[in-house]
Amino acid sequence: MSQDTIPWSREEFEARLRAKEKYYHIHHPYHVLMASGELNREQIQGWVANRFYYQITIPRKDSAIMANCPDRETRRKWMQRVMDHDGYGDDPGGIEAWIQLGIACGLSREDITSLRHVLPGVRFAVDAYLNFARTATWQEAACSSLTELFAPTIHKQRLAGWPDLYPWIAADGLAYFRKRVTQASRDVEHGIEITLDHFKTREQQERALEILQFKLDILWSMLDAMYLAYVDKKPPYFNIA
Ligand SMILES: O=C(O)c1cc(C(=O)O)c2c(n1)C(=O)C(=O)c1cc(C(=O)O)[nH]c1-2
Repeated sequence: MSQDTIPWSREEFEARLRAKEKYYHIHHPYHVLMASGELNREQIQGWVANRFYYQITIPRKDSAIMANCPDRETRRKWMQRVMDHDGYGDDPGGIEAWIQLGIACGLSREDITSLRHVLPGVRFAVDAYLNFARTATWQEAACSSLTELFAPTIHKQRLAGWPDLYPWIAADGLAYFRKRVTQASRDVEHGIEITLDHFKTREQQERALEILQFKLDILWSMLDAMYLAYVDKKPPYFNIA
């Protein structure tokens, strides 16, 4: 066997997945501005309104994964993700918490839920995630959720920074981020287990890295669209009279 066809050990494979952090959207210029307090009110509102489209797509994406998964034990665990976002019983869930974040930033519920601020580039990127989950195998789709490996850090960064950087945002609006720190860590334990168990050959392991990169591309492209619209002030058709 030549060197590049020998499968990586479980540890090496996991380390290579984790090394993808270097492409996480925490490093995108839009996010860097956000984390240093340099976004204005309209730019924060634009981000929250656009990200709402991601938030409402996540439980559809997770339901698509379950629809493709014949393994009951996996579905029993995966179901929690849908409930986290849609809510269950007395818990209004993450989508409602995101709306509360938007309201805390000065948007109305209707501004957010109408999707009128969602940029085409953000819509296309998010739709690509949903379409991937619908058509890929459930293990590949599970692997694509692994950007969540890097999410607790980004949520904690906002929780630590926003109260001082953006004092005009009501503090109770940040509840979504607080909840996600533990939810994302739990999700990722399951996602990584599926990935390490399923992608065994070197070719499959390399495929897993490509899938993770595809998901990183989605998150990065969403912020590219927002940067062009809200920082460069060149939203679609800006130059058309
Ligand atoms: O705010 C963020 O930066 C961020 C990133 C990600 C991610 O890395 O995909 C998720 C979330 N938040 C999030 O809140 C969330 O519920 C979530 C679910 C998933 C997924 O792929 O299943 N990613 C993310």
